[in-house]
Amino acid sequence: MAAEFKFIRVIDISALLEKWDDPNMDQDQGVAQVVRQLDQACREAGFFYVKGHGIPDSLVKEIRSISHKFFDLPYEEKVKIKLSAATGYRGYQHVGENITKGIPDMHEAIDCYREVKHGMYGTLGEAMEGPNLWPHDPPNFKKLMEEYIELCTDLSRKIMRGIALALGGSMDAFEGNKAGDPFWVLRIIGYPGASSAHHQEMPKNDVGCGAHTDYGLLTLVNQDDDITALQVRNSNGEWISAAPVPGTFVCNIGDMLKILTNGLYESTLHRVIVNFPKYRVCVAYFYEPNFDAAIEPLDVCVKRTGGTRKFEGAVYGKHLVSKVQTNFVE
Ligand SMILES: N=C(N)NCCCC[C@H](N)C(=O)O
Ligand SMILES: O=C(O)CCC(=O)C(=O)O
Ligand SMILES: [Fe+2]
Repeated sequence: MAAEFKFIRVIDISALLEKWDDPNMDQDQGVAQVVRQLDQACREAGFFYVKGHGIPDSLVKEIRSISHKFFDLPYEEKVKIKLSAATGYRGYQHVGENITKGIPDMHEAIDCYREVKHGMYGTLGEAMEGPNLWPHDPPNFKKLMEEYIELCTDLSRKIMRGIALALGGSMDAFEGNKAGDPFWVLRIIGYPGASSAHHQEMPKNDVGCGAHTDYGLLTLVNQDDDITALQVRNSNGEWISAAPVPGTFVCNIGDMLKILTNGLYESTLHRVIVNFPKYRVCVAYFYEPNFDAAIEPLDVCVKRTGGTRKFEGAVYGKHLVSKVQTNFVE
């Protein structure tokens, strides 16, 4: 259970990024400090902000502004790239189509995943097969998002190295058959403002996204910088706001990292509340294990948590497919 934290720490990871590929990085003072801060934040909250992440601010902002432009288009235009089981759960979903714990979420979104070629993961992968569906309007959307995905993948791999060191094991604990070929997800999400009139036909509530945990390893949240809507639950059951901090990403831990760490780190419950009149955009990048990765507690973490394995193993792709198949109404 996440501790009784009252705020979410900001961690400057520039020292880690400078040395991430140095085999002696663990002996560097700057790296050691980042690693300590990551460990503390992962234990107490499962959430932290990263600054000094190296992704140009201009791109981070452009990603949000082009997303606003897409969501501003009429429904007929957006639904041209409609998500369904037949598209491998890739594409556009309208407000209220995504369901969390039985309640429709008041958001619309485009979901994209690392591509799965036919037969690549056998029957397990079939549900996710297909190319991503990109809108033609705004022009440049696909190119910009793909550039962003590449930078987020690089950045996440480096942060995961820091987390590997924090756990006291080998620095490449999350590479190779664990997450050497990460099955990333990008969700481009739009939350209509609380009083918005253009979805009158929808069931109305203030749940932008219901309480959930993320599925994989690490999430990078790029949110509009003028609205506070994301909330994180502490062990006391209080909801702590993850207010936007310009120049940072909100980072959080997913279910697979909880298993790998034998519960030393937890995937913390969070939700999005819509109580502001303005439209909000969030682009969430999820760094996940290999689709076919067998995930189980790392030996070093079992030792550190009393010697008993607390979780059954999981296959990441199975976990993901079970989630996406229950996320949408028919
Ligand atoms: N790929 C990730 N992590 N997506 C998070 C979406 C959370 C809401 C979803 N309806 C659910 O209930 O999980
Ligand atoms: O909108 C946000 O700030 C977070 C969205 C989220 O938690 C998710 O998509 O998993
Ligand atoms: Fe989430």
